[in-house]
Amino acid sequence: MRHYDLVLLGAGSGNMLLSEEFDGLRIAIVEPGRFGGTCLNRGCIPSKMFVVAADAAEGAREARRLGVHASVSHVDWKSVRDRVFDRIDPLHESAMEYRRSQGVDVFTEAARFVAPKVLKVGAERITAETFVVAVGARPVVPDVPGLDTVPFHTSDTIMRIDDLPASMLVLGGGFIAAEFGHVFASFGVDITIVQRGPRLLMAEDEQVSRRFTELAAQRHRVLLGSEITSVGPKGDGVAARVACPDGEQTVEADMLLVAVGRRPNTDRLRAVDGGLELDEHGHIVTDDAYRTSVPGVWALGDAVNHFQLKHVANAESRVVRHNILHPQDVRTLPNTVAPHAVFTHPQIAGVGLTEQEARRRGIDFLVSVRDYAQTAYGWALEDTTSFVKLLANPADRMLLGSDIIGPQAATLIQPLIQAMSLGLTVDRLAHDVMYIHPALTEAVEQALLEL
Ligand SMILES: Cc1cc2nc3c(=O)[nH]c(=O)nc-3n(C[C@H](O)[C@H](O)[C@H](O)COP(=O)(O)OP(=O)(O)OC[C@H]3O[C@@H](n4cnc5c(N)ncnc54)[C@H](O)[C@@H]3O)c2cc1C
Ligand SMILES: NC(=O)c1ccc[n+]([C@@H]2O[C@H](COP(=O)([O-])OP(=O)(O)OC[C@H]3O[C@@H](n4cnc5c(N)ncnc54)[C@H](O)[C@@H]3O)[C@@H](O)[C@H]2O)c1
Repeated sequence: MRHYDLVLLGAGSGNMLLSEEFDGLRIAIVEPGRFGGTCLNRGCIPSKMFVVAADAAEGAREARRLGVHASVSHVDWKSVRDRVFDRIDPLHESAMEYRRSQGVDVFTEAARFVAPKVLKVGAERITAETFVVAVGARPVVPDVPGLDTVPFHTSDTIMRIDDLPASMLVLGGGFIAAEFGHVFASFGVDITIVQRGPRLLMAEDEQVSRRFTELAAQRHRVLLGSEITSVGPKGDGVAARVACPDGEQTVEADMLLVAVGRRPNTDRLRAVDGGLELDEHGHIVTDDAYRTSVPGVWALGDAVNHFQLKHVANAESRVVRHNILHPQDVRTLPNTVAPHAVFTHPQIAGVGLTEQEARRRGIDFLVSVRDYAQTAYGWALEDTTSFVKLLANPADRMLLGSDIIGPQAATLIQPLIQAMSLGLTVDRLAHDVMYIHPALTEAVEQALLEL
């Protein structure tokens, strides 16, 4: 049995935890997949590299409303794909070698707990003073009759396909459906989205989700309130029976993408055998300092939080690093200001409470909505569909939340995140700061002035 000072399970956000302050300790990393985890290899980074290419294609097509008549003659999928992965793929090997060169033991088989603070990795047993569990999550494969009889993709594989299909059926209407729907539609693929809920992106503010659903329905075939009841092979592709509100129909497509959420890898880790308490979704239960139910075992990232976002995992990794190094000065991370963005078309971003959450919780709020079209840059864009929505507490004038749908939403929201995190009132943010004229930030300024 090998014994370590520190064992990291998962080399996604877990690998980011190490710093020179740990030098001299006996450290091991267990990573059965690729260093960099989901975000680098099959998540945020490659998907956004595809989104940028998709935005370029869509931008060319949309330029005609400005009087610029461009067209997209051809998308060279293989060259887009290879540009993305030629950059990403070498990083795993170099990151692993870097850790080994620092004296860290790297295990490349999956770990599972056999007892509290005792791991089995391949044939080896490992113990440690301190464990950090950062094993992430994986795509959910729903129990759809016939799914095992057809080739289907998840976000793990869809970015590496060899050729663009003529048509794609997307099961699910969340982040991944919205982003990959945009990517593949921009590259000329005919998209059908089957979404169980009444709108796409149901977790967004309802006004945003409605607007996005209307816009998506102009680009894709969108079947709402619908479920695939069975699926089978049809030629090289699939034929799905879909139960829609107005009856059953068959949808045929060359390719099927399943995007109905992600579940934590804590089952495969046998986290329960390690004494770790899990919630009903399989996430590890921690306190705000990221301590688990077993002393000396910390946990972070998608295996722990329900946000399932990289910047949240990064922030948690920083807190856990600090807490391991400074047990007398433990920090916490209250996740009340965890922003998100959906890199679809148009972009969407949100932080804090939505109007519906505020109502549900009985929280008083002021609300303002400002269309991009009311700003000079919105005119320049000939924009008619984008807006900034703010919620503020009428008593202390602090922001409660913000939602943006439109170009640059993920960037425009940042000053509002800053204000919420640093405790600035909407009045200070509106009056004590200059907004560059005529940038799109004027939509944010105007929404603030309205509160
Ligand atoms: C298509 C897609 C796009 C995304 N885009 C964004 C985005 O734009 N912005 C954003 O903020 N987030 C995005 N995310 C989410 C983001 O990727 C995750 O929140 C983030 O990667 C979580 O980091 P993690 O370290 O918790 O898990 P991971 O990065 O998944 O790392 C976990 C690691 O643990 C390893 N592991 C699994 N089981 C074991 C085991 N038993 N023993 C040891 N190791 C194990 C895995 O191989 C993996 O490498 C996206 C996700 C997807 C799927
Ligand atoms: N930009 C980003 O930050 C980004 C991008 C991609 C993914 N992610 C992360 O990855 C996670 C997973 O993304 P996702 O899109 O798979 O999940 P999601 O939770 O965002 O959406 C899942 C969707 O599938 C629908 N659904 C579930 N079961 C269904 C069924 N049987 N039939 C039809 N519809 C069904 C749900 O109603 C929901 O709309 C996200 O929650 C997010 O945390 C983040």
